[in-house]
Amino acid sequence: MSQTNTSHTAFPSIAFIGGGNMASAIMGGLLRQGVPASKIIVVEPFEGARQALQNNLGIAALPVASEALRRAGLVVWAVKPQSFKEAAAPVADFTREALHLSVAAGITTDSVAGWTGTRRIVRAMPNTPALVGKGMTGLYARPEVDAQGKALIEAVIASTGELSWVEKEEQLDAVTALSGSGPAYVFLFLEAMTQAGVDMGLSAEQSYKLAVATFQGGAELAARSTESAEVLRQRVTSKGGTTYAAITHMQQQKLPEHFIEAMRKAEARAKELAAEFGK
Ligand SMILES: NC(=O)C1=CN([C@@H]2O[C@H](COP(=O)(O)OP(=O)(O)OC[C@H]3O[C@@H](n4cnc5c(N)ncnc54)[C@H](OP(=O)(O)O)[C@@H]3O)[C@@H](O)[C@H]2O)C=CC1
Ligand SMILES: O=C(O)[C@@H]1CCC=N1
Repeated sequence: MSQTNTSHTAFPSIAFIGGGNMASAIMGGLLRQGVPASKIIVVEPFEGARQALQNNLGIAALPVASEALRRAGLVVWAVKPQSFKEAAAPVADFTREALHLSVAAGITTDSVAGWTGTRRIVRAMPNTPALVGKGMTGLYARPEVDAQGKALIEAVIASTGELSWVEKEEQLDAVTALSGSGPAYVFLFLEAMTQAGVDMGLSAEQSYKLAVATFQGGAELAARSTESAEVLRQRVTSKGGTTYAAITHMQQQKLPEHFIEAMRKAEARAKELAAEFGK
């Protein structure tokens, strides 16, 4: 991963198309980094979302595309894959000279190029921990994006956490299945672990606290350790002990295999989204 030299003073005006969850996470990161709210323009048709942007982030949003978009040097597409084509039609004429960054799952840069009339496109797959500066984003740049463009994208995304470039665009579907959707898997495990704690006599509050701290601690240990996850797991698993009982049951139930299968469903869905909504 290369480092960027782009400071926030060098940021162009940035237009967000769609002002929902993911756009807010990226805007929050930019503001934390010192980018002034006046450098950010948002197009967001839903009044509730526009109010939330104003109240929570101090960013004013337009209900529809307008000439104001012409001043954007970077356009961030943060609409659902299902709405992308429709959202692009009124925006494209104002933004042909800009660099484009799409976070939409599945939608290929060929589709985005067709809708926006430019090939200067980076496709990204962020995740919601971006809201607290702990995001992980996979990135793919078309060959038409130069080093300066990539540095700008890195500076924007670095404000939300870590990033990793992929060489082939289709690898972003794997990133989507892994780190894009991944926070939901973590939350599902948190729900199940909390429920189990409650069933065994702990309060819901205490059980949740233990579960969250266990994920944080486990992830931090893995991040700092030179050992593999398998070795770290074996260190917890005393022969004939409690962890052994739990892990053996999970393996007998083929939990790892089911988990891998589930992630392949997410990857397949990314490809379906491209086929259904990329035309
Ligand atoms: N949430 C996640 O964890 C992640 C999401 N993504 C991707 O980010 C994108 C956005 O997802 P997310 O932020 O969760 O979704 P949200 O629904 O929170 O945000 C999308 C926003 O776009 C608005 N919108 C709809 N149509 C238009 C339009 N024509 N012009 C401008 N804005 C429009 C929506 O308004 P309204 O509600 O009125 O329709 C909504 O506020 C998706 O493509 C998703 O694949 C990527 C990584 C992770
Ligand atoms: O579920 C989705 O389609 C989006 C993309 C990754 C996370 N949320």
